[in-house]
Amino acid sequence: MEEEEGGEEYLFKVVIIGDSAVGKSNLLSRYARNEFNMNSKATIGVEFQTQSMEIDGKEVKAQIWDTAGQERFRAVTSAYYRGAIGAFIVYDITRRTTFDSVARWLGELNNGKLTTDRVVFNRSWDYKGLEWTRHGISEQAHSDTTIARMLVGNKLDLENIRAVSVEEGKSLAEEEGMFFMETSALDSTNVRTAFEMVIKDIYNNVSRKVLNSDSYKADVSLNRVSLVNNNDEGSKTTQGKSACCSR
Ligand SMILES: Nc1nc2c(ncn2[C@@H]2O[C@H](COP(=O)(O)OP(=O)(O)OP(=O)(O)O)[C@@H](O)[C@H]2O)c(=O)[nH]1
Repeated sequence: MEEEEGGEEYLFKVVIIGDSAVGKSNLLSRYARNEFNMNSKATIGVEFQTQSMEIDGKEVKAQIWDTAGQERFRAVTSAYYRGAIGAFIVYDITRRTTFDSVARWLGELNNGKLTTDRVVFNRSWDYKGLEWTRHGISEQAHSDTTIARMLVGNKLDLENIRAVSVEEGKSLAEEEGMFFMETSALDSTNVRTAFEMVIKDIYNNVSRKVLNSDSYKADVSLNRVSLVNNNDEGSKTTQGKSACCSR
């Protein structure tokens, strides 16, 4: 693939999932706008923010999708996993039920349910107006097993009423081959670190592979490299690492 002068750009779609009220929207608003809302309303459907960072002199954009945790909105939001190359699975360290749900959220990422949703999505929706379709991502199917994943225990500022230990979070992440981090959207602890770790990991994997593989689609006409995960090989690199925990 040829790189046009000064124009290489990467666009990754990343999703944030987890039970309702674990702090997904606030993690994103803290990262993207340094904002926190104590009275934030439940997300309906999906929202996304695009964040840019420079890695190796390249502009790397992460389009981060915040999906609703509430069951009643899930039929809509599951379609939005399509094209994702990274995922944050968030629980609330003060509510054990949200930790127990992690397995279910992982199941959604792993069991191919999304493939079915994508077909429905393609038939019933027209997203031509959205930016990511212009980058060609909508045309790409992907294998969900290749997604770079981080398990996030949020609300670390409420440690005094913690219901899930650090060790439990770490060990689940290790079992599943995910990164692990505890965060606080309220006081900002580890929020930037968590997002940047996943984005850098995706970039490292993709930039190593993109020159040698058909797995990633280059849209050279737009002077961009738009990347989606499209085979199973990535799982070896993104899911095989040991869990990472920092406080
Ligand atoms: N103490 C504390 N509260 C938080 C933190 N993050 C979010 N909250 C609060 O938790 C509640 C839910 O936060 P949201 O960000 O809306 O949660 P969500 O996961 O996006 O919820 P859904 O949209 O329903 O899926 C709000 O009252 C937030 O202010 C945190 O790190 N610490």
